[in-house]
Amino acid sequence: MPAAAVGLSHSPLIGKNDPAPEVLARVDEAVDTARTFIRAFEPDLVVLYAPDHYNGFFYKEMPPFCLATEAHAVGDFGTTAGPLSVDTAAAKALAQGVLDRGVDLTVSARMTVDHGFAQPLEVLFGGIDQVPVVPVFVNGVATPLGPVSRIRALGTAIGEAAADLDRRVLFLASGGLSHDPPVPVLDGAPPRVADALIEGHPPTPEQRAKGEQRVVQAGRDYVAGSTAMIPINPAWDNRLLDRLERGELAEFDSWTVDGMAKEAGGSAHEVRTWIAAFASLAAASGAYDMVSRFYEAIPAWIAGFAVVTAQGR
Ligand SMILES: O=C(O)/C=C/c1cccc(O)c1O
Ligand SMILES: [Fe+2]
Repeated sequence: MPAAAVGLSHSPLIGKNDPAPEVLARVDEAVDTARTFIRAFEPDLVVLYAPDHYNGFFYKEMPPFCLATEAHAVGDFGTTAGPLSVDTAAAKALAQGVLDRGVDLTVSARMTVDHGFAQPLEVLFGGIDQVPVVPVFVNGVATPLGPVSRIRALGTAIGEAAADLDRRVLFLASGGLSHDPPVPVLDGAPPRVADALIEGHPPTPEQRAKGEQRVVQAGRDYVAGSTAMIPINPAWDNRLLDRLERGELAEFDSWTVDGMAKEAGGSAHEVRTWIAAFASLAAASGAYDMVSRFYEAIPAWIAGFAVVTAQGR
C-alpha cells in the first residue's frame, strides 16, 4: 500500500515569539520540503497523531489514546476554530481494525482538539478542513502514562488496518521533541487548577488570553536564560531521530516515562505521536526510507523542533 509519514513539531509560540530570521528561514525551508514531499505523494487520507493540552481531554476521563470519527478545533493560540474534515467512514474502519487487533482503542464521535491538531493541518495543507483526516489523540502531557510499547502497538495496529483501506495514506505526527513548557500538572495543583484539569471548564476569552500570554512569557524567559524549565536536549532529540531513521522502533520500548521526563522535559512525551506514526508507516509498508530530516533547538518556541519526511518502500 502506498504510505508515507511526516513528523512536524508544533509550537503555539510560532508567530508570537519567533527566533532570529535565519532560524525562521531554515524552518521555512524544511517545511517547504515537507509540503513538496506531500504534494508529490498525493495522499488521499491523512492519519494525524497529535496530543492535547487540556483543551479536549481532561482527568475526568483521560484515555492514553483516542481516535475521532468527528472533531472540532477550539481555536487556541490563533489557530482556526471549527470542524476538521474528518473522513468518518475511514475513521470507523480504522477503529474497528485496531480493536480487531486487540488494542483497546477509545473512540470519540465528537473530539475537541487544539493547536496540536490544527497547526500541522494549517501549516502543511492550508487549513483544518482541506484534506480527509483521521485524528488520533495520543496523550503526551497528562501523567500517569503507560509504556511506550503500547503506543508502538497502537501505531502498528493502525498501520495494518490502514493497509486494508486501499488508500494513499500519510501518517502525520505533531509534537515537539524535548521540551518542558509550563503545561499545568495535576499532582500538587491548587484546588481551582485541579478542578479545571479534571472537569475541563471552557475558559472565558479573557482566561484563555491570560493562559496563552503566560506561555509566550515562558518562551521569552527561556530565551533570556531565566527559567526553571528542563532545557531542550538536542542529543536526546537526535537519538530519537536516529532511531526513527534506522527503523529501530522496538528500541523505544525500553524508554521509560520517568527517564524521558528527566532527560527531555515534561512534554517530551509528545514524541509518542512520532513513534506511533512511524510504527504505522512500518506496518503499512514493511520498510521505509527517511527522505528529509531537519532539527533545530528553538528556545523561543520552547521546542526541540524537527521536520521529517519518510516514504514507504
Ligand atoms: O500551553 C500549551 O497549551 C502548550 C504549550 C507548548 C509550548 C511549546 C511547545 C509545545 O508543544 C506546547 O504544547
Ligand atoms: Fe505541545
